[in-house]
Amino acid sequence: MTLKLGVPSKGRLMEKTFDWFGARGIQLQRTGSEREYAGRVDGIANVSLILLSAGEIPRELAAGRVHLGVTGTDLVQEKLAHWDQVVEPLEELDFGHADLVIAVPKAWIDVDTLDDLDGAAAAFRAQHGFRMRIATKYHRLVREFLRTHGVADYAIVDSQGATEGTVANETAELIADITSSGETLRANHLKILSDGLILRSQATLWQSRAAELDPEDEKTLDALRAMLF
Ligand SMILES: Nc1ncnc2c1ncn2[C@@H]1O[C@H](COP(=O)(O)OP(=O)(O)OP(=O)(O)O)[C@@H](O)[C@H]1O
Ligand SMILES: O=P(O)(O)OC[C@H]1O[C@H](OP(=O)(O)OP(=O)(O)O)[C@H](O)[C@@H]1O
Repeated sequence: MTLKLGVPSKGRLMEKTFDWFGARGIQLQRTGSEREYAGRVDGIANVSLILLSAGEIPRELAAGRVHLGVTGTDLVQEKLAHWDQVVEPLEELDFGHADLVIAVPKAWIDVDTLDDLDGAAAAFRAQHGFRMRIATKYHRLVREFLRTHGVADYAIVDSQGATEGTVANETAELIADITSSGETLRANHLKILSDGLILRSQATLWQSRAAELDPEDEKTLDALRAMLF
């Protein structure tokens, strides 16, 4: 058997993951044509590279189809109920830093906290006859966070990208999304609630608790750990 390592197939996360492993003597690379999702691993035997969407890596880890995987804390906690029972964080990689936050229009000058939002939500429903809409792809994390903080009068609207644009487009009143430099929020005239930080995320190397390891895989994992940590 080979030890399967799931890595994001494109973009910043893929490049930084390749750099991180490369700095520790393990070369990961995409092979074949620019559009082919095939890869190879040099510097250690019996490890295979599985290129996947960052958002699918949590599910593959939980199902045991990859033994190790790199993806953000946000995606693991969003996609996996009881994530700590199915995956184990091995190492935070110190890149892919992003905060998952609740942001409202800057023009809402009386809304700066979750408490203010709760009040505004009740007033909004009374005035419009429907619940205030929050655009996000982080349904689970947003619901949990708002439940914990006593905000109930809202509806989630699914948004898988360009979430900050939904307010101007009038498909949502506020958003929950990740922010890094804050530029996208600023450009879309949104402000973060002062107590609206849901989660601090970064790219992390995870081990599946579900994937089976034969004795040879155990040896490969020991060799890998010795090189990485
Ligand atoms: N601007 C950013 N700065 C830092 N990290 C980010 C940024 N945007 C996204 N991330 C992180 O990168 C990871 C992947 O994000 P996202 O799901 O948006 O990627 P994607 O390229 O759209 O992936 P997919 O292939 O699943 O569509 C997440 O863990 C996220 O927190
Ligand atoms: O705070 P900033 O530095 O502006 O970064 C935050 C933005 O980066 C991500 O979007 P991405 O570019 O991955 O596109 P997406 O909207 O398709 O997810 C994220 O969804 C935010 O929109």
